[in-house]
Amino acid sequence: MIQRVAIIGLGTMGPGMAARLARGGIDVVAYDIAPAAIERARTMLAAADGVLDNLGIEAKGTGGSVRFTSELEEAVLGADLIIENVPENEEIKAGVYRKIEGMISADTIVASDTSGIPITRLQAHISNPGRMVGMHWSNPPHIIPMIEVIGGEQTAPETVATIRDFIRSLGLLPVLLKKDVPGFVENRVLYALLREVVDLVERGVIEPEDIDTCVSWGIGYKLAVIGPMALLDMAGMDIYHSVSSFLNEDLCDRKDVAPLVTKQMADGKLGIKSGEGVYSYTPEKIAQLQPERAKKLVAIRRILEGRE
Ligand SMILES: NC(=O)C1=CN([C@@H]2O[C@H](COP(=O)(O)OP(=O)(O)OC[C@H]3O[C@@H](n4cnc5c(N)ncnc54)[C@H](O)[C@@H]3O)[C@@H](O)[C@H]2O)C=CC1
Ligand SMILES: Cc1ncc(C(=O)O)c(C(=O)O)c1O
Repeated sequence: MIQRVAIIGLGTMGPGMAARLARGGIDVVAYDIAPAAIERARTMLAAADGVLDNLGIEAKGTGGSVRFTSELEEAVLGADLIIENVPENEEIKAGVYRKIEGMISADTIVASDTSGIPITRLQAHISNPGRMVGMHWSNPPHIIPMIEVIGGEQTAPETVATIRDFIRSLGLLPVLLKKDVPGFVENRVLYALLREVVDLVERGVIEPEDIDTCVSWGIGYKLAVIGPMALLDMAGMDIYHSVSSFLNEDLCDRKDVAPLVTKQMADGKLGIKSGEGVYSYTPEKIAQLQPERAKKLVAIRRILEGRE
């Protein structure tokens, strides 16, 4: 049984995960290498807790807890599950696995929240690779209920089953992958869409604001209710066959990163985190945007779950 979880890395994803796990009755110990990240995480945890209240997710049993620490060993000691949540860089992740190796027992499950580095590659950096599994949350992790579960070539089937059951026990939705493909499934689908929208903007077909309206109020809104495979049935296989027979060859299939994105990176325009990306963000706008988005996601989720 998983009762104690260590989260390593408290950037964008860690605090929301900690809040959701604690709400599920789990005792979380949260660690980051950067003291500033730990301080920021305290505020983010409080905000995520408020959102969970709005979602109506009650604490399970006597409720769990979140404790912060700046000592890695204190975080992982006695943990039943470790969730590695450090930047998307194989070397940084491998460094964490090497460090914790001597601090944990051979059967402690080590999960990675990687966005898409194959688990088969990551588990090459850990002894007893059978205990390593992909546990890919979606951002914001305290609101999005779906979590992908990915076994690598050497992951023991019991490890995958334990994580799937653990996710279910929290009232969340595990989605099991049958193969360990780069990007897993959620990001393969998302990145196919992002490649196309960036290309359309780059080719001058449409303005960013207009493509956001088109996708959010067209396919985005619809897909929240009707999944893509069910949508094929709704549209009709004959329609899909006709359209894809002339459209597929015209869709963007570039293998490199689009110049628009490379230039934004070179100019330091990273999005909300740097104040400018596709759009511009003042601190006031950011302070308004985040709770506003959380409120809308909560309202939509409650409706989709049939609770409103
Ligand atoms: N940002 C997103 O939308 C999503 C990200 N992910 C994945 O989750 C992981 C974390 O992503 P973010 O939270 O966005 O990253 P982030 O860059 O916001 O945060 C990473 C945190 O890890 C800390 N860190 C760096 N090296 C460390 C080490 N050796 N030990 C402990 N802490 C260390 C940093 O100080 C930072 O606070 C990545 O693998 C990412 O691909 C998964 C789902 C969504
Ligand atoms: C742009 C982007 N990239 C990766 C992820 C992820 O799931 O890892 C997300 C996300 O929203 O979760 C994302 O938006």
